Amino acid sequence: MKTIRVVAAVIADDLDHPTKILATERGYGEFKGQWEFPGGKIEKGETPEEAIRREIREELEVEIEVGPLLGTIEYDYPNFHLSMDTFLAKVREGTIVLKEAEAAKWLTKSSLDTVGWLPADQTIIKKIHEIME
Ligand SMILES: Nc1nc2c([nH]c(=O)n2[C@H]2C[C@H](O)[C@@H](COP(=O)(O)OP(=O)(O)OP(=O)(O)O)O2)c(=O)[nH]1
Repeated sequence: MKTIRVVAAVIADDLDHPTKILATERGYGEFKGQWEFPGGKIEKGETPEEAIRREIREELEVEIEVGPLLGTIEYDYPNFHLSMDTFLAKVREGTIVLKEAEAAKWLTKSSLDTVGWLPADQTIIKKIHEIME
């Protein structure tokens, strides 16, 4: 099975004391209507950090400060294996504009489970729950 290398950002209000994080709703394709962390595929020659900065610039029109790696999700979809580096991040410059997402929500620790996450993301939600205040 082919492996797709993806990066995603868990954009929080604060890197040391996160109380809310940003979730976005897919506006197109086979996962339309499901919720995820903004990001996308790593391109040739890019480091994961470079890829996540570029993806967030493209999708949300902001510059981010990239924080710690929360984990690398490994998940088997029917047609491919997903390997996704998930970074905690914070907006450093700019105002969020949804260039691709259908919608976005800031979720708190207690509302983390109120959106329909993509199947692969379930595994990291528990970890995010642990680090949120
Ligand atoms: N961005 C993102 N992708 C995720 C998450 N969870 C998850 O299973 N995925 C999957 C869905 C897609 O198959 C893949 C990401 O690919 P993508 O289509 O967003 O990548 P891209 O922006 O480079 O898009 P494209 O140019 O190929 O359309 O990872 C997540 O939380 N965020």
